Amino acid sequence: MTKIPNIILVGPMGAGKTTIGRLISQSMGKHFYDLDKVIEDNAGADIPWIFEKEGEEGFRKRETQALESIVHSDTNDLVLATGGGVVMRKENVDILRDDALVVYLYASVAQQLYRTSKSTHRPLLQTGDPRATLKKLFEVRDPLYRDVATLVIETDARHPKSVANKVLDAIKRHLEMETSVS
Ligand SMILES: Nc1ncnc2c1ncn2[C@@H]1O[C@H](COP(=O)(O)OP(=O)(O)OP(=O)(O)O)[C@@H](O)[C@H]1O
Ligand SMILES: O=C(O)C1=C[C@@H](O)[C@@H](O)[C@H](O)C1
Ligand SMILES: [Mg+2]
Repeated sequence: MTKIPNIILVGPMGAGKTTIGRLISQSMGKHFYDLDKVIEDNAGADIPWIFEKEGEEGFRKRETQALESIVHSDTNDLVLATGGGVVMRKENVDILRDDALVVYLYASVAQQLYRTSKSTHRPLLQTGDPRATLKKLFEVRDPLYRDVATLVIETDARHPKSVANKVLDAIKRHLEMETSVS
């Protein structure tokens, strides 16, 4: 039987990486990690505090350290929900590509805005015009998500459970296809 690799979810803020990651880890019997949560636990402080005290650069350093430690400590047994900006550093992208199945959860800017509007936990969106910020980030990052991901799953107009099932089906089909050609 094919061993199911580590599953790593990428995508913009509000795509549902944390929500869907937790659901699919339960179905797959894998450990669930949320990169933002690991960064916060390691720092003993929340993301807004890290941005305020250390700037985005400080946060990105912590993000790379946390990513390295998670991926290298748990071989083939994890589902990892990343933060929206993980693709902004080449060294992170190299880690993501190393022996994991990367899934891009796509959400339109309108959905990203709707889903992130109830929280003040994302420092990059504490601007006068979060829609414009999300749009700008999306223009830069969408090609990077597509480049690193093997599977792309559309999440607009779908309930989280239905997105999770779609991700699980796509992973299953992908692994079956890989087995049949090897
Ligand atoms: N498919 C969906 N349909 C409707 N709401 C959703 C869906 N997926 C997630 N949500 C909701 O959107 C909000 C943001 O989801 P979540 O925190 O999982 O996003 P994220 O991709 O992890 O964002 P971030 O990059 O900021 O960590 C949550 O309130 C969640 O319940
Ligand atoms: O899109 C981003 O750059 C971010 C997304 C969040 O998940 C956090 O990682 C942080 O707020 C930065
Ligand atoms: Mg998240």
